[in-house]
Amino acid sequence: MYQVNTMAIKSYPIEWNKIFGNNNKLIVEVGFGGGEFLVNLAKENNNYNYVGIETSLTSCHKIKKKIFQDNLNNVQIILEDAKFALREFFSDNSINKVIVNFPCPWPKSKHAKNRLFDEKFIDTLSSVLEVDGELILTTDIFWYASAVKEKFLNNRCFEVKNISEINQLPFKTRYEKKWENEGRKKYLLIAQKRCKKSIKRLLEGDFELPHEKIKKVNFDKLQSLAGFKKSNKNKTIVIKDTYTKLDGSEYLVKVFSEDEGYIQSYFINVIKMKEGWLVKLDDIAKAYRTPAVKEAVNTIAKELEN
Ligand SMILES: C[S@@+](CC[C@H](N)C(=O)[O-])C[C@H]1O[C@@H](n2cnc3c(N)ncnc32)[C@H](O)[C@@H]1O
Repeated sequence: MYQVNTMAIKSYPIEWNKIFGNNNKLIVEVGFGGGEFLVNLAKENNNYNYVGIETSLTSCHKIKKKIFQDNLNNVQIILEDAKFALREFFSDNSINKVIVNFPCPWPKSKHAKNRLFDEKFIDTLSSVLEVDGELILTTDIFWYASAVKEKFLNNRCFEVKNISEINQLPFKTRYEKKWENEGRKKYLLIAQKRCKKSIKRLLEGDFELPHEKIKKVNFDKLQSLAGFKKSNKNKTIVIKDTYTKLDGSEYLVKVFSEDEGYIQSYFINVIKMKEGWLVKLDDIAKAYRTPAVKEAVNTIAKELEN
């Protein structure tokens, strides 16, 4: 995570009141792009806390500058896929509003899997929003708003208001200006949460570094680990390569793993100890300790000991 004061994070979901140092209500913007909407909203309402989630590092750098220049202490930024971040970093019933302005509609059916609003994301919203909390979507594409509305109705946890045409947002976004220049209409969809729901999260809330102790290492297996693949319903593990320290006391295994569509890449260490070997997630690995990461450590340990 680029972002929040990580030293203050002791477990997941994050205790945002501790990060902000108050109990103000939480508003999240997903895909803030240029950051103008989030920054202006935060400037005008300092009795709310704001979290922006973006996958673009450039956008995160840009907004960080604005936050610094305006000396805002009620905004935090997360560089992450919102489908993962919203579910893993926010508790049940903790967010007052989630705002999504002009998301990419991914119109081609072969790209539909990239769309933000899928059943799982809406399920996440049904958990993390407060009861009566709102999802607010603006878009220039009517069919997209209709498709999202349908998904909220199918979820049964939301009261969905009619899609309405709007003139402009309180603070213009980059994409709003772009579509305005092309003369496009703008639509607003509001879904209000009406139930209480809890969802299963990948991160277990502990920070323990996944590790296994083994008595011996099968070096032939170690040399041929690259290309190893293991897959089951929710998890996939792929070993890309192995690297050796010259004196043979330590090995690095490069791993890609996937939990329910969330992909991470990291190293696992195999280190010679006084007695036996230690297999563990590399200290500097930024990987979240998801089930697939824990299974990768466990699998490598088992493979090498045989
Ligand atoms: C079309 S732009 C809109 C930007 C801004 N809201 C505006 O109105 O100008 C969509 C933004 O969403 C971000 N994005 C796309 N998928 C995302 C995801 N899964 N999680 C977080 N951000 C995402 C993109 O990086 C991009 O900045």
